[in-house]
Amino acid sequence: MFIVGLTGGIASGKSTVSAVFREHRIPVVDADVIAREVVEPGSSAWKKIKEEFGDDVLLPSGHLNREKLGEIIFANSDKRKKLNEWTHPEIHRTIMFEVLKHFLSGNRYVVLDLPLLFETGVMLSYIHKTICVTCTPEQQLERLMNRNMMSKSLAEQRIAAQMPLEKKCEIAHYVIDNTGDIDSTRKQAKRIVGILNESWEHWRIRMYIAVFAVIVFSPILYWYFVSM
Ligand SMILES: CC(C)(COP(=O)(O)OP(=O)(O)OC[C@H]1O[C@@H](n2cnc3c(N)ncnc32)[C@H](O)[C@@H]1O)[C@@H](O)C(=O)NCCC(=O)NCCS
Ligand SMILES: Nc1ncnc2c1ncn2[C@@H]1O[C@H](COP(=O)(O)OP(=O)(O)OP(=O)(O)O)[C@@H](O)[C@H]1O
Repeated sequence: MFIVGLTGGIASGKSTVSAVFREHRIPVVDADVIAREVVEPGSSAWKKIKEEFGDDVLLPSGHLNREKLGEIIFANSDKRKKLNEWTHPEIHRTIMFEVLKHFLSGNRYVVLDLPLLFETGVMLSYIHKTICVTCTPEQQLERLMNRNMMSKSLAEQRIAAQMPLEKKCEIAHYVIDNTGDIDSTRKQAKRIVGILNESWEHWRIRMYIAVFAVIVFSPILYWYFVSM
């Protein structure tokens, strides 16, 4: 599989970019969606959360009160670490399973929308290219506050819980500048889709050559060593 990691900071514009990949029929696996699935009532992560934080972080339906849990874990790095330990292994397993499903249904190219790609580093060894979506710290704060209807202090806490956006963009192969309007971001995303399509074609040809070489040379090597 040719795997692309899409990352950035909270509310930096990843969903705006992933929409462009989807429009090009490139499947996107969204870690935030999976993160919601692994804390469904009854799951092992849900049981640990209930045990540690009590019924205060549950809604009457038994589902997580995400706002409440968010307030707790973004204000306390030890508690956040615990939550990460309970949820991340299952999130990463599910992502790998989703990638496998795409592979089995004939897709050889997939995008992983992973906010914490560089923080955890877990998926990096499977990823061929990385993209970071960036904006200014002021825009990030304002967009997060507006989108989540969140106070300034809570939004600042969430941003501080992640690796600085600037640092992520230094590490990534490609950077999408989301400081302008959405149209400008979409144009950059389309250009990167084109570049990645070329990368993917080259990678695919190299894979075919490697498979061909193994098929052709294995019997020759086998014959050579057996007849020695
Ligand atoms: C604390 C929770 C319940 C808050 O839920 P809420 O609906 O308010 O936020 P949501 O899940 O939509 O996340 C929004 C963004 O917050 C950031 N974020 C979420 N969890 C974390 C974390 N543990 N550390 C740093 N940033 C995080 C990401 O940028 C994410 O895109 C939830 O974020 C959670 O369960 N987090 C732990 C799992 C996780 O790390 N998810 C991130 C993707 S792998
Ligand atoms: N260029 C832009 N100009 C104005 N608003 C924008 C721009 N890009 C994104 N936004 C808005 O900022 C908010 C965050 O964008 P988006 O949801 O794409 O970020 P994200 O990185 O996917 O966030 P998260 O990972 O936290 O879910 C949204 O409300 C979106 O409409």
